[in-house]
Amino acid sequence: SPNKERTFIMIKPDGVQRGLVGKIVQRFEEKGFKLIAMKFVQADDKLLRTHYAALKDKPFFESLIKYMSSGPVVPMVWEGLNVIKVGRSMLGATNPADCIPGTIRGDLCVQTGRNIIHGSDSGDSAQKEIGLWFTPSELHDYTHHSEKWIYEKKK
Ligand SMILES: Nc1ncnc2c1ncn2[C@@H]1O[C@H](COP(=O)(O)OP(=O)(O)OP(=O)(O)O)[C@@H](O)[C@H]1O
Repeated sequence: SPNKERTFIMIKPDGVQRGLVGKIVQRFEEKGFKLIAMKFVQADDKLLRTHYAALKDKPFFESLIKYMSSGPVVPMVWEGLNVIKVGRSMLGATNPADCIPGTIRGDLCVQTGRNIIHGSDSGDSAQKEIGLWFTPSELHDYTHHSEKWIYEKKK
């Protein structure tokens, strides 16, 4: 079902250090998305370099790895209708200066190099990132009692 689309969202070390975990999780819960997996981990170097492999030739790559290693992160999987696209719009643009107020980055941070959160940008990257950060047994399926109020009943 289209409601079962999944995306990978991760609160970066500055989001954790600034005490924004609860607020960010709350935004996804309130929107109506379903939490499938979440953990609190210090990511190792190899995992981060794999996660950001597409950026390995960028001038900021090493500082990005250092930033992402500076403390624990909160990787999550969220499920719901159009969650990849909607998740990205909830995050706002990569550069917080380009984000409209009301987005997570637009409301809570100011700089690209400290932009507090990551979200998959496509179905392909969502699938790759979920597989990189979680084992299948860490992805939980359960009854989310609000769903019948979030989605119209199919005739
Ligand atoms: N010019 C830059 N200077 C410093 N850090 C940057 C710069 N551009 C990107 N980054 C960092 O690298 C991350 C990944 O960059 P990318 O271009 O893939 O943006 P994004 O897809 O919006 O971000 P994310 O993948 O974290 O959601 C950014 O979120 C940011 O933390």
